Amino acid sequence: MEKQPSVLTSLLLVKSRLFEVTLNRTLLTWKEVHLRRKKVSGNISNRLRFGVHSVPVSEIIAVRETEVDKGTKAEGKWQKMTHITIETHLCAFTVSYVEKTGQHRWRSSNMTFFCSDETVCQQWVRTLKEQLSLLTCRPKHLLVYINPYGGKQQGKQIYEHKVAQLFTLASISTDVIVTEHANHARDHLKTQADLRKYDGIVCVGGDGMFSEVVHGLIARTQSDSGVDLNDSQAKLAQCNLRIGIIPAGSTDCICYATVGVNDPVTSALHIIVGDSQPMDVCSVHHHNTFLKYSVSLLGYGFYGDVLTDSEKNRWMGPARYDFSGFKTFLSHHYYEGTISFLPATNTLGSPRDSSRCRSGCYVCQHRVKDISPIKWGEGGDVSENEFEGEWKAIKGKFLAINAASMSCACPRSPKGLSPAAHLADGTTDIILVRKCSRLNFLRHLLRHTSKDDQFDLTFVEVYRVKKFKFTPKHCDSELSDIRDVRENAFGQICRDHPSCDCTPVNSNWNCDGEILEHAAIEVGVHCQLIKLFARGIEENPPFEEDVSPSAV
Ligand SMILES: CCCCCCCCCCCCC/C=C/[C@@H](O)[C@H](COP(=O)(O)O)NC(=O)CCCCCCCCCCCCCCC
Ligand SMILES: Nc1ncnc2c1ncn2[C@@H]1O[C@H](COP(=O)(O)OP(=O)(O)O)[C@@H](O)[C@H]1O
Ligand SMILES: [Ca+2]
Repeated sequence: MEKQPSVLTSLLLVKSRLFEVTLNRTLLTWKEVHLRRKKVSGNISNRLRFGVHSVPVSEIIAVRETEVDKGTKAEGKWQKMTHITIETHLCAFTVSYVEKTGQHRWRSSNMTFFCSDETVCQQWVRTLKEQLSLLTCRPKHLLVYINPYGGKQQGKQIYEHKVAQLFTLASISTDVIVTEHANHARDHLKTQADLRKYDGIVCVGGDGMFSEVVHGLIARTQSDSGVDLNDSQAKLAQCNLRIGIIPAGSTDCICYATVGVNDPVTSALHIIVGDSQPMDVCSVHHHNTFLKYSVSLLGYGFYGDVLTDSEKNRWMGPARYDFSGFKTFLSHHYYEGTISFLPATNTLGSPRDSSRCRSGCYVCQHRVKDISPIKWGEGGDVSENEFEGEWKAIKGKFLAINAASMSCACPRSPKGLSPAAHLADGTTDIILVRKCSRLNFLRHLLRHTSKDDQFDLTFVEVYRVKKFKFTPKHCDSELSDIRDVRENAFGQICRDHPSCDCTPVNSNWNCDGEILEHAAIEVGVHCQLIKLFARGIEENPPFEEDVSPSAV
């Protein structure tokens, strides 16, 4: 690699040891220098170099001058090391930078450099600050929404104790809103927030809170651009403000799948360095009425039933999903319907690939062009569309129908529902789990937690698609008739009646952790509609290659 010309080079003390410190356009490097016993001080050719550390300028958080008490050990050490006997008044500056500590986790580290000359010290601080000011991708003003009731109800504490001081250190100003009710953040973004003031939005909470922010931001962007949300064929306007997620929820799958870990400090640092990760968004319509957007999982059957049941047990916190997961597994309901979809043809990836969507993903960068205007396949079976390709339809009895627009990796399943799905390729993976025995379904579930392929089972199919629609066997009008009969017979709806063994005919869609009110839906993927303060999962974090904190 070509060596970059240095902007600054000085001999400075770090922890009472002498270092040659160099700054070029991209890297800050400090190399330990051991002086030979009898030598001419300051002569570079007489030095032996040992440990070398480097930090990309893009991962420096802040730089500041540091007070040094007169007559410190460092001063004496400086004189001893350099054999400079003139009176020295050490001054110092501290660089805060990102340290990668393994498993995708980032921490803020400080390094203090001592100089014998005040002008040198000031020159370093000034030059580093100038370099940082050139990084225009970094946010300066953020709008922060905190859900105080998400996950283990720690959102406020997590923000105050782990994140706020990092934003202050990085000179980021914030307007913080602690939400007072569900949809507070969504509605504030939709109609009230003065978005021109901000370089990004931060949500502190889980996937549900992120979903609120996504809905508010997309709605606002479309209303500013005059796009009708109810028009399922409309091309949506891209949202320019990036969204940061400080994980404080129950599943945290969006954070986990875009950063590699659900850790508040790591996420705060990705926001500070101004990372950007585009993401696909699915729009969900019922006939020509807009219902919701989804960025992670649209799940009917198993995951819909888990969510419906878990809402009653919110007090359990994240454990509610395991409890309801167990109950739903035992209930073993299947649902009938037809899923029609438009397979993704011009894409580079497939859901059975062994490669994964990682930072700088080639598949996402060479994605199929956007799909608008969306045209829905007519009828239940196969129909032709000369521009888009051929719609396929599959009718059957399903334990689960899942559409994963990204891997949906989370701490419960580190490889996710669709391990080879991509964050920003304009497609979603439909996973069909047909009616099978409890034991087989358990085998499929267990494979989410092991290395075994969860799709390599006769009752599981997976398709990468650009759009799809689902038609339940029993439509809504039919259901209201059934409901009337049951209400008359039992005085309440059957599915809420524990002693009644009638099984519900339809499930609910779990849309990123929200229950949809319709079973019949049409879904289209909008390629790279939003952007996150993230960079995708890094393939080989430097720590795992043993060169961090950038020890070269
Ligand atoms: C037997 C072990 C099976 C482990 C299977 C784990 C698969 C987990 C895949 C999770 C995909 C998550 C997709 C993300 C969804 C979130 O948007 C959404 C909202 O999140 P939020 O509350 O943070 O706002 N989260 C969810 O809908 C939660 C889904 C979690 C489902 C967990 C299911 C656990 C199943 C346990 C079955 C136990 C069977 C035991 C039989 C003896
Ligand atoms: N102040 C509030 N009071 C009650 N609910 C809220 C509040 N703020 C946000 N919510 C809602 O709480 C739900 C769950 O939030 P989330 O942060 O995703 O936590 P979890 O991961 O535990 O589900 C979201 O649907 C969101 O709309
Ligand atoms: Ca995708």
